[in-house]
Amino acid sequence: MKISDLLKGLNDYTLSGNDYNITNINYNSRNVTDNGLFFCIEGFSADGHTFAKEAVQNGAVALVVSKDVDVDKKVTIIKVKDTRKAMALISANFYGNPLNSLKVIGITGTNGKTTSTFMMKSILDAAGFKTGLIGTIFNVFGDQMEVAKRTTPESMDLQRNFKKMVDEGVEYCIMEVSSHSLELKRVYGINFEVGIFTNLTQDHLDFHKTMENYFNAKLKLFYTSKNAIINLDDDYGLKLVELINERKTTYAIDAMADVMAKEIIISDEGTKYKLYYNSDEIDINLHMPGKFNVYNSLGCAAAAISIGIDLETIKLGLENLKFVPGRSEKINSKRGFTVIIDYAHTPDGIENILKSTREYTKGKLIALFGAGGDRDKSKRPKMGFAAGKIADFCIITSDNPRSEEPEKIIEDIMLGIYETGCEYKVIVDRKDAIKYALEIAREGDVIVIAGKGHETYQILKDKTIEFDEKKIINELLNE
Ligand SMILES: CC(=O)N[C@H]1[C@@H](OP(=O)(O)OP(=O)(O)OC[C@H]2O[C@@H](n3ccc(=O)[nH]c3=O)[C@H](O)[C@@H]2O)O[C@H](CO)[C@@H](O)[C@@H]1O[C@H](C)C(=O)N[C@@H](C)C(=O)N[C@H](CCC(=O)O)C(=O)O
Ligand SMILES: Nc1ncnc2c1ncn2[C@@H]1O[C@H](COP(=O)(O)OP(=O)(O)OP(=O)(O)O)[C@@H](O)[C@H]1O
Ligand SMILES: N[C@H](CCC[C@H](N)C(=O)O)C(=O)O
Ligand SMILES: [Mg+2]
Repeated sequence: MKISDLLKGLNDYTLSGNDYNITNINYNSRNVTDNGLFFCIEGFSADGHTFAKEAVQNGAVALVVSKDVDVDKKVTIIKVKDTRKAMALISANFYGNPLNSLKVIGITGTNGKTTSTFMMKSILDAAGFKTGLIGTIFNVFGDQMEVAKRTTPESMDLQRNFKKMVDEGVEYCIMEVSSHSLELKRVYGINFEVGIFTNLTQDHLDFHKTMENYFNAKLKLFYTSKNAIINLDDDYGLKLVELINERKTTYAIDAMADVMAKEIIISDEGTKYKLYYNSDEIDINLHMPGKFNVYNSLGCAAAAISIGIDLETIKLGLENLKFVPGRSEKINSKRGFTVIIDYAHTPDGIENILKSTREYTKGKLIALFGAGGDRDKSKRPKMGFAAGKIADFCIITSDNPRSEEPEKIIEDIMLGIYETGCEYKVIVDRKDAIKYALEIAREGDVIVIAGKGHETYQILKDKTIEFDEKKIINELLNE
């Protein structure tokens, strides 16, 4: 594609050089090939401008920059203020503007995005649409799928994924929109058919610094959504509803909202409730336990209603979904206790999964978790406090320590545990910790193993090792 065609819709740029025909675009110099265009991104750990020469050596004939670079005069230079924004727009052009023929439903919030995308997909599938999915666990392109590297991909990768979906005949893409992606313009230029807000509680303050910044990042999704779906039982949902002028549909259990749930019954098998919308009502039987899953399903029901799907189909879609990998996943032991694998990795997530499990725990409730390294440090004692308040016994271990000392992360969590006076044991090695939990559990007990859910690896300082929690638990239970 000609450079002039790639730049359509882009404002505020200066151009010097030939109108080359571009065959590949990239933001990583190492992946550029002949006749390529390279985006120089000023990042957090590196500055893409320093790789301009390498990109040219690898075949780049055009560079998108925000500052001057010293390269061969034959290279076309497109200078912009913000190379991340430019990358989003140029990528859409390069992949043939796939969103002209694909509708996108974006889901944001601290917790519940992955779960909600699965629920939303199931409803749209039940309504007969061909669907695609982008999120933490995997990306689905109609009948194909791939394991995901990130919750919300870089804009260029995202546009390529949209193109794949269009090629597969997908009509609706349901995607998780992380706060990082909103802040780093990975979703810049996308007009969402529907935006769903699940909730906002503490996470990612390493990146956003304050809850206000975190909220403002999330808010961006709703300025570009045709329909905004808002949880009115969440404090930030109440703020959001005041700020948004687009079409809104609200949902809640406690507050008065457009879509509501009443008569909620939670068991270890799932959750039953009555969904109310206008003068209609319908019984819903979710296969996933927890009040938070009632919220996730209400958000999706409200979104489905906003695009004209009827309540019977919504019920069918929600009830078709049997489970989400690594979210409230249950393993029964022959010794009469239950193990729950869950992805809770925030104070609110931990509180929710433990509260909901408490409702059906006959014996002791044992919580096993750690916290990710190189992530929000201030959430760690709060996670400890949340768990210590609810569980009968806590086992504190490692999550993905990344570049940090595992013992240091555990110390941070312990500050919260001490405050609660809950009984605990620290076992740094996660597999040993799981083994210990299975040894001490008795009939009627429930062990909640939180934080890593579907992940099949553990990121240590010097290496990433295979760590498939479900496999490990099953092996230990059969030993
Ligand atoms: C904070 C953040 O999101 N950072 C991401 C971002 O980094 P960055 O823009 O700062 O890039 P950088 O690594 O400094 O490099 C700058 C540029 O130089 C380029 N480069 C670098 C080396 C080289 O040899 N050649 C070269 O061209 C890089 O490709 C990049 O374009 O862009 C990089 C390239 O795409 C990502 O790898 C990196 O994700 C890091 C690893 C990350 O962990 N991100 C997490 C926090 C994240 O995004 N999480 C959210 C989920 C949150 C949730 O679910 O709640 C997500 O959406 O996944
Ligand atoms: N609506 C909710 N409110 C609070 N906690 C929830 C909610 N839904 C799920 N959770 C808890 O949070 C965990 C993560 O859920 P899920 O993976 O759906 O969230 P996510 O927003 O996609 O997370 P991530 O930001 O890591 O992608 C679950 O395992 C559960 O413990
Ligand atoms: N999307 C979240 C996932 C956290 C999962 C947990 N296992 C960890 O590694 O901290 C993050 O990147 O912060
Ligand atoms: Mg997710």
